Amino acid sequence: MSVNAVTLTELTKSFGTVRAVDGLTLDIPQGQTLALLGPNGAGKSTAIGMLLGLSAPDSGTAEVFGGGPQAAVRAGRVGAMTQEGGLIPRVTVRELVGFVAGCYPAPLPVDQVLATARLTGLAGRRADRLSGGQAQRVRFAMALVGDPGLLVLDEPTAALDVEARREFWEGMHHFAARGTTILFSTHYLDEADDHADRIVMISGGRVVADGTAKEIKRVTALTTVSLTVSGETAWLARLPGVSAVEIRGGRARLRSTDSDATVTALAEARAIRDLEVSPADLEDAFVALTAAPLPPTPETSAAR
Ligand SMILES: Nc1ncnc2c1ncn2[C@@H]1O[C@H](COP(=O)(O)OP(=O)(O)OP(=O)(O)O)[C@@H](O)[C@H]1O
Repeated sequence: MSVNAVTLTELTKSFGTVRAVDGLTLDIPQGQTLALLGPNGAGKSTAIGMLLGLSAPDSGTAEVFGGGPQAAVRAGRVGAMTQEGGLIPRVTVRELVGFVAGCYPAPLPVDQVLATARLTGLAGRRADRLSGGQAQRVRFAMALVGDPGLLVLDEPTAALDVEARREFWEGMHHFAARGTTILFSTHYLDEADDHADRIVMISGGRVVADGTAKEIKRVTALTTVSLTVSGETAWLARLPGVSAVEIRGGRARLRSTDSDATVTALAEARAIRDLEVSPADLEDAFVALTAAPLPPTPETSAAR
């Protein structure tokens, strides 16, 4: 069996009193595309910094291809796109990518990389005069030109509009077809769902769920029951099976772990209007896995 691309074991790091990463254990086999999904401050960038050897853990270990991260980076086996870093001024896109290629022992042909990153038409443009989405594709090209075995992308589409995100992922898919291991972090649930083989959700520096999008939805076994409502709505949170309620524009969306019981109770209350029952999307699963429990209702707190 081949060695894992990444092995994180009980990785922990604090900043003052903030425990940014808290006992994170994760294996990524070679060839997998994994999305690290989590809200702001979940610890994604801190974990990525340790796996790239940019910062040291307080305890635990990070291994890349069975050795230290810095050795793997020095050997040109890791390509990374972090959240920081401008592009060098006064050089063209082709010169910049070519310069980075020269730093690696066995780089990919620059023209091939420009095509993969959808940059062929921009090759002669100054790298410091590009739009946000174009500049992000240049960073992507710089990360992959060394032909890394592991590509690490920290929120690659943050601040990009829908079209720029689409173009970015097009390039990513083209590259992923080579069988490279890819780890990307994102806040966007749809990106994780669309582009990863496996999703690891983290919150508070810990893994809260790990699986395919389908598995995660099955584990949380949630259904969304929505209906038109008017008047007082607090009672909806007390219906059987309901774990969360959202009211928007006269519609209530109830997340339910037992939609049969929820719908039966709604029928008994003669409250069914424009009822829709649908499987939960990944966003619902994520909220259920990471959110604090609902505050107790008067009935449940009286029963305690
Ligand atoms: N250099 C630092 N000094 C102090 N606190 C830090 C530092 N870096 C991160 N933190 C804190 O550690 C926690 C985790 O931050 P981190 O940037 O790893 O999260 P993240 O999941 O990448 O968030 P985002 O999605 O917002 O980028 C946060 O509470 C953050 O404020």
